[in-house]
Amino acid sequence: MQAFLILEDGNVFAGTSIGSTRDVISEIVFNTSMTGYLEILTDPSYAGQAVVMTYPLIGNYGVCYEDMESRKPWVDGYIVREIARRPSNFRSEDTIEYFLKKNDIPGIAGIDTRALTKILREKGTMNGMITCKEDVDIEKAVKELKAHKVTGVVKKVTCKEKKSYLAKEFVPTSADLARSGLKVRPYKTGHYKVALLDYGSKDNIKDCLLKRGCDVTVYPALTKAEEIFADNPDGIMLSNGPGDPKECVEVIEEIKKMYQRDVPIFAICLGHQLMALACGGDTRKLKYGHRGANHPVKDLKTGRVYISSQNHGYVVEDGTLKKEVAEKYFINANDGTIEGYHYLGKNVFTVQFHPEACAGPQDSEFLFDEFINMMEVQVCQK
Ligand SMILES: NC(=O)CC[C@H](N)C(=O)O
Repeated sequence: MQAFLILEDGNVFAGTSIGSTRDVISEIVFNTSMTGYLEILTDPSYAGQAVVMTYPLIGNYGVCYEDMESRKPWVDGYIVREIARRPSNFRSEDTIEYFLKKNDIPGIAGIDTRALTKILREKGTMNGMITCKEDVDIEKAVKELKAHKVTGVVKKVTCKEKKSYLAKEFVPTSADLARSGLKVRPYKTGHYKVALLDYGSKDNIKDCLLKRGCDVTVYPALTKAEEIFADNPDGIMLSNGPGDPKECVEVIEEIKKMYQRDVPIFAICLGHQLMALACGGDTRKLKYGHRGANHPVKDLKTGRVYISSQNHGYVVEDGTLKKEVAEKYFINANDGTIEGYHYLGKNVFTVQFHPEACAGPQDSEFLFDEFINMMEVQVCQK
């Protein structure tokens, strides 16, 4: 069946429908990862967005369910050049096309994703509609697209109840073993208790802590700081998540209270942006975001560059956090934007990129060890 992608600027791409045939309006973003399509589809940070994959062939190693980064796919839509009809991989359980259909996600294949990405790079991220209808009134659709706004996505993706996971019960999947193998740290199991705030957390954040011997309790995004402190955690993790950070007003208020206490905090992506907002900083939207698995980030203390996995449309605006509050930890080596902060006089550090990878390189997974060292020092000082 034919499908169309109509962009806010009036451009129309014709292709073939994959997945659900229902209409969808969404923000259109592109991801340059060459692999890891299932991790991308199931990353809750994509809620409210339809993803264009720039790599031309998607689905060639099938769907390996243990690679999912959350319980279901969250993208609004999926846009590819070519979808592999017959995957080849001993771990594969389904095709991507079947996975999209089963989860009611509309998609479009067979379009020139290079031309589409060029438009998004030149004009910036914009809204689009995926539809199978041939008789759509383009002018009317463009008006609707211009008015569309992504809202309320953190509330949509966060867990409904708190849930605890014990390090001693952690069973690595074959993917975990392939990823980390012998690198799993020999920490005493259950040594530290970490509170993980789920703003749309990828599973590998929890797993990176569990496999390092931390017990992890995952809390819904709107949990009050007092409730978390009542459980007496040794450290707090603020997760990644979808949408505009400035929309998370109630969450920011709770983070302010967490920051006041002496508990070590490590924050990733949305968590990093929310911590900056809680401490008086500001965020802004990037023209077309950073989404891919090879973004270079530079550690400003050592000068060392790590290749990181990224997925964000917003950044903390340089110079908005006071010098006495936070010091830049990482910057993006491509465009110089902020990629991390150390908060001065606090056991708090945050990163804009994804040290948990999945998909992408594990260069920066050591940051979880840095967080554990912080908890170790804090516990020894008590
Ligand atoms: N992966 C994330 O946490 C993304 C953070 C935020 N929603 C952004 O797009 O910038």
